[in-house]
Amino acid sequence: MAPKTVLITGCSSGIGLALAVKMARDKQKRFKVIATMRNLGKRGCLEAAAGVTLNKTLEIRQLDVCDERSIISCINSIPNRHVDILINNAGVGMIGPIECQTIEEMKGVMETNFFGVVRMIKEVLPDMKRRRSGHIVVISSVMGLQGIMFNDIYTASKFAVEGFCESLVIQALKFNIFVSLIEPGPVVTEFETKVYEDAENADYSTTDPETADMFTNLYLKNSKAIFSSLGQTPNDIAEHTLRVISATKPPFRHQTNAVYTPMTALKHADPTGALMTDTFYKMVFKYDTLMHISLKAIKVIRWQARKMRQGVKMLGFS
Ligand SMILES: NC(=O)C1=CN([C@@H]2O[C@H](COP(=O)(O)OP(=O)(O)OC[C@H]3O[C@@H](n4cnc5c(N)ncnc54)[C@H](OP(=O)(O)O)[C@@H]3O)[C@@H](O)[C@H]2O)C=CC1
Ligand SMILES: CC1=C(/C=C/C(C)=C/C=C/C(C)=C/C=O)C(C)(C)CCC1
Repeated sequence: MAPKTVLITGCSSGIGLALAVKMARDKQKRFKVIATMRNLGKRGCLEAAAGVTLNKTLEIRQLDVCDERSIISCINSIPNRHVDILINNAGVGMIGPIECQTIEEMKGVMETNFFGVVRMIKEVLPDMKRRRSGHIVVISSVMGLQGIMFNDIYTASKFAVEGFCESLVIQALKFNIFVSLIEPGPVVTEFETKVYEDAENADYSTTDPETADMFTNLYLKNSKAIFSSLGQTPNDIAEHTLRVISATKPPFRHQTNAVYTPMTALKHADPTGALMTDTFYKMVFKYDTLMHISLKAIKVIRWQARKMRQGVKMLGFS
């Protein structure tokens, strides 16, 4: 069978980079990967990770999801504009009190995370419909299902993506086009570094001292602990995504971190929202210390499990 053409956005780092390389290295050579990034000056890491697959099963092209012309020119450069699988991965984070964020900055997040996805899908959908085949994958987030404090705009952008795809999926199915949302919890990538860097440079004088203190001493502290104990790797997300792509009947939604599933189920268990708000309120303001102890315990258990797996590998049992 001819390899499927896969176009991935945002491949200069993190999940996009890991996914592009994993697919390009597929043992059965099922994919031809068009790994795109907005700034080709950042191609070094991807080139190094791609190794021998570079310019064989993996090609690097310029594409900015906020620039329609760059999208059109990239798609037009593909023979017959034939994209079998589109993976919308490019995205940016934003954390902090909304009083400290400008409307322009908020629009920037929506431009990339929501309209970026819309622009990409608008460009490939007519060709996929004509061919009556295709798969559109979106790297959404658990925050596409559940809001997390101080992530108001980022959460809104991922909710927008989820609503858009939930509406599109039925029409697309009639054309034999699958739509899949991948919903990771925290993943250790530059995403985390960038949001913390922005948080460090932000001006908190535009909010009240209580909110500023809540953000820095409650949210940031907990968020860092959560990333270091529950955070997945870009490779974990690439593996999950590959499983979704390889399925005969790909799921519409796929969460990558089972720890977050109960958290996203709270609102469905109680449509008034009381169960969800009470649980989060208590987790943040009442059981903060307990949560910290549990996170530390999880970190130790995961570290021990990793060591054991390494030991088993070294002894040649796997
Ligand atoms: N890390 C996490 O905890 C989680 C991340 N996600 C989602 O995963 C996706 C990938 O993020 P992740 O790998 O973690 O983060 P990274 O910051 O490592 O990667 C983000 C990628 O998106 C690119 N990008 C940003 N803006 C644009 C644009 N306008 N056009 C094209 N590319 C752009 C970045 O390029 P450049 O280098 O030029 O900035 C970079 O390649 C995002 O959609 C994010 O929302 C979901 C759940 C959790
Ligand atoms: C679960 C939880 C928290 C934080 C979760 C975080 C930080 C999740 C990050 C997810 C990411 C980064 C998704 C990206 O798309 C709080 C509010 C600290 C306390 C209450 C419970």
